[in-house]
Amino acid sequence: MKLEVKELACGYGGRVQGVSFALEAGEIICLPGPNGSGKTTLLKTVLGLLPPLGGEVRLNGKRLNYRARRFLAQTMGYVPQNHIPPFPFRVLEVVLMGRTPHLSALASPRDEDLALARRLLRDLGIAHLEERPYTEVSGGERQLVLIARALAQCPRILLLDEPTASLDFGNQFMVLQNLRRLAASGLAVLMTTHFPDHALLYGHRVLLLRGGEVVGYGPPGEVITEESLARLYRVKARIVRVQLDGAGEARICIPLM
Ligand SMILES: Nc1ncnc2c1ncn2[C@@H]1O[C@H](COP(=O)(O)OP(=O)(O)OP(=O)(O)O)[C@@H](O)[C@H]1O
Repeated sequence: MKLEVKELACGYGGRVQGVSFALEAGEIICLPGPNGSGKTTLLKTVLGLLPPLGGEVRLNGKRLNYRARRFLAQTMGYVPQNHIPPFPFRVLEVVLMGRTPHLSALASPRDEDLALARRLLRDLGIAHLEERPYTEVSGGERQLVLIARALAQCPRILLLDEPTASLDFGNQFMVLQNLRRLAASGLAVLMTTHFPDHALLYGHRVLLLRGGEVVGYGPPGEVITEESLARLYRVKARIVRVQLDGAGEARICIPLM
């Protein structure tokens, strides 16, 4: 499985230009960038929710056919940044909606669909919310429900828009560890993030966007540097290496006052 984005132009008034990258099974690509740099626009265009203005998106070498909605829904999952719940569906029902592309028209979810939805709720630590109306859970809990719904699709590619933005410290780590585990079993992940540390710790590659243009693409340690953080966010930061007990070393980013 390989998703290739070539010279993509998109957005409102063509703000996003010349974006190229390739995402393969098993990889996590992190997409940091300042507010308004075009991250959500890029994800929505790759998903076919916004029309591309130029360039192309290829899956396994073939141009992606955005009219094949069922195939797309079986292949690509999406966790949006904001979701305004229209109806007070139960949390379990929202997760089961992720099974729709795998069911025939008008069919009800089967026992195995229910078992999968419940397992995902357990994996994400929100099994106790199963019966709660989706409109009456917290922002972070809703984010976890949306992740469960996207995973219920059993996609081969998962696009997430700031998946850890509303999560507490423990749940951020839990979600990122889950994504790492899923990637290790073959899922391809593209996620936007406002946390350079998350890109340093979890990304196989990083795509940096600024003002709709790619200003860096490659291994996290090469792309996320003190210089690029200063250029991108106008923040002086130090990147330090931390020795992990028996698990090599990690780099983290500390803003300087
Ligand atoms: N519906 C819209 N209509 C017109 N312009 C829009 C719309 N949505 C976003 N934009 C503009 O497109 C540009 C990119 O927005 P986008 O949401 O992709 O940024 P982002 O990098 O995801 O930002 P953030 O980090 O704040 O979520 C911004 O200048 C934004 O104002």
